[in-house]
Amino acid sequence: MWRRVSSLTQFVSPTKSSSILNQVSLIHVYACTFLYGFDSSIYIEDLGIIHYTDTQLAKFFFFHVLSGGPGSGKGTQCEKIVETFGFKHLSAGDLLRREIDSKSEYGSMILNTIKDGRIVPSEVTIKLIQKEMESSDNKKFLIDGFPRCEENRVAFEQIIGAEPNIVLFFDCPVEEMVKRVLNRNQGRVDDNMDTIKKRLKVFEALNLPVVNYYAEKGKLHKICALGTEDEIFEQVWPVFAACKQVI
Ligand SMILES: Nc1ncnc2c1ncn2[C@@H]1O[C@H](COP(=O)(O)OP(=O)(O)O)[C@@H](O)[C@H]1O
Ligand SMILES: Nc1ccn([C@@H]2O[C@H](COP(=O)(O)OP(=O)(O)O)[C@@H](O)[C@H]2O)c(=O)n1
Ligand SMILES: [Mg+2]
Repeated sequence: MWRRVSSLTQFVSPTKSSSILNQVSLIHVYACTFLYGFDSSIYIEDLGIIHYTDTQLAKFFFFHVLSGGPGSGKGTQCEKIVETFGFKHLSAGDLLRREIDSKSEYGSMILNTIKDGRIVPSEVTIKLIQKEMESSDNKKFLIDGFPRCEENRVAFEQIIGAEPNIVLFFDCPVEEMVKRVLNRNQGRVDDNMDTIKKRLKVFEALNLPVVNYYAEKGKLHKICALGTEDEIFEQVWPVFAACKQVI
């Protein structure tokens, strides 16, 4: 069934999007929300160029979020998901590290925040994620390590205008996370005992409300993150396989 949308203004804020391309991109975000929230499909008459069925629309914009403590295996499982299901992987931490390397205006603030195990202001991280989403040909996104707190979550919804379709939470014992991070060997400034202690405190204080929020919405899939990488992927695979017909 088609849902008719008489005006674009209820979907696209002019301050957020000046070009038609940007508008189209934002519409996909909103349309996605409609697809899963209220209606089965959307017809946008103002532009006269978008006319999607459910499946086409879902192909255009669909995203999952992976959350879990430091070292719980998010990045590792993302690689497997990308290989098997063809998502575009967006790691918030990688985007922030790339921003440090590019010596941008926020670089030193981001570096100090990461070294100290704190969370970078949401607008900065969301801007990086948004840029990647808008410039990607692949509209199936895996967002890894975001949102890390309620403020991240609320700001993302306000700026992007949509919620993830599915959220995976990697549940891992603290000792295992510490062991993995200290053995990670990727030369990261935050992979040391001092920072990991701070990161775990931040995680314990801020993660639960986010997880509870998605659980109440029926979007949360808890994954036991103990075991081999393949054993963990055996739990992850069915979540993605179940929605394969729309992605
Ligand atoms: N199931 C697992 N068992 C043991 N080590 C793992 C497992 N999954 C990932 N690792 C290793 O643990 C470290 C942290 O994994 P990573 O995927 O970077 O976690 P995160 O992105 O959640 O911080 C990496 O060195 C990775 O190779
Ligand atoms: N949403 C996010 C994600 C990461 N970060 C920062 O980036 C650091 C590394 O994040 P990450 O996702 O790469 O870390 P792992 O969980 O992969 O170990 C975090 O400890 C935060 O300092 C953030 O501020 N906000
Ligand atoms: Mg990671």
